[in-house]
Amino acid sequence: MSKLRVSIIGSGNWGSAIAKIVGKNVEKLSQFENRVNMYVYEEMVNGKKLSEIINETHENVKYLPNHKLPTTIIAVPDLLKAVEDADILIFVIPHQFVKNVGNQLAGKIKNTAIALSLIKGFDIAEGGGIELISNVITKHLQIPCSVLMGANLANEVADEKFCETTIGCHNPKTSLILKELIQTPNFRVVTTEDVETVEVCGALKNIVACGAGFSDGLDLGDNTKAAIIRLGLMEMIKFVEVFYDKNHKLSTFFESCGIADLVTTCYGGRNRKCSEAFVRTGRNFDELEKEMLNGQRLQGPETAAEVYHMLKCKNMEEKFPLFRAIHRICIGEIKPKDLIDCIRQHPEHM
Ligand SMILES: NC(=O)c1ccc[n+]([C@@H]2O[C@H](COP(=O)([O-])OP(=O)(O)OC[C@H]3O[C@@H](n4cnc5c(N)ncnc54)[C@H](O)[C@@H]3O)[C@@H](O)[C@H]2O)c1
Ligand SMILES: O=P(O)(O)OC[C@H](O)CO
Repeated sequence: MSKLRVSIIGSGNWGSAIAKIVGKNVEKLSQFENRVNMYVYEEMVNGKKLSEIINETHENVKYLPNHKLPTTIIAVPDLLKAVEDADILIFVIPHQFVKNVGNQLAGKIKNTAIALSLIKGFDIAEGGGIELISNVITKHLQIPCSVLMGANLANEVADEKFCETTIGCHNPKTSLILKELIQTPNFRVVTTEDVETVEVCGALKNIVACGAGFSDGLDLGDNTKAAIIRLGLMEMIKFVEVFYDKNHKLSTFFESCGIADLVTTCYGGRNRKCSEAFVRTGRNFDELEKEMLNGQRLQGPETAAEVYHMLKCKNMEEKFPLFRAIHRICIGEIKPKDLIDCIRQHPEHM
């Protein structure tokens, strides 16, 4: 049987951390080719192309400094070359860029290939509303797309600290291949067929992380932050119940993609950090993202806006007061200090 060729599309903080894992696993596992192309959105770093730096030093000095990538990982700045003959495509770019990448790849991928999305966020659907990123990938590439979401701060994963993750996949055979490719002794994979719930959790938790950051910026303490996390979880569950798979499993929210990701993101994530700074400095998210993240991207405020507009169109905003308040704070419509008044009469308390 011929070996499976893996390509990684994306080389940011998470893209590089997952490349470290995948690059090491393909060295050991005979079913995969011993070379993994990693698409790098080209940029100059200290006067040199980032892709060249990665290939010479085996380090992504901008997005994952101080970690050596295995020599099986090859940085490729040409998207189409990066995915040539790929059997497994791992998508790990910020959600803002998915449609553009999908358009470039349409018609260029083997019809037997499979995709795995590590992207946390939604896309805007034609005619308004939101669309799952996995659907966008499937629509453009005409191949099935599984998802991987979990409590996975990239720097900690790259440090090989123990954590878990969740793969959502409809096909048990594919699930096994993906698990083999991704799992390590310190990165433990649980698989489930409840795919939509896994993906929606990954997107919505970024909104809640903004709420946690606002709470930190207001010095509201641990109890309030815990209440925001809990109400966030309840709104996530309701969101899936109302808009997605009626056969979803409540137990999926207790996997790494659910409660665990909420906890880690509300304590250690970039959305939390920038949202705290938003309150303390009074500056807007665009400025804070540029200043604090060195090219990394925030998902929370944009996802909050997309979800809010969808809820408003469906006349459902009152059922999701936390999501609504977070969006309104992000765009400056209400003050951060109004957050608590917005959730005091939460449907969960009625
Ligand atoms: N960083 C984490 O800890 C983490 C963990 C789990 C999941 N995620 C998710 O992974 C996804 C990717 O995040 P990340 O942390 O790897 O990225 P990042 O925020 O670290 O980096 C931004 C990336 O976007 C690239 N980029 C900039 N402009 C682009 C364009 N026009 N087209 C394509 N790419 C462009 C940059 O080169 C860079 O690689 C996100 O959905 C994020 O939510 C991140
Ligand atoms: O840094 P954040 O807020 O984008 O969160 C990172 C990961 O999604 C945590 O699992």
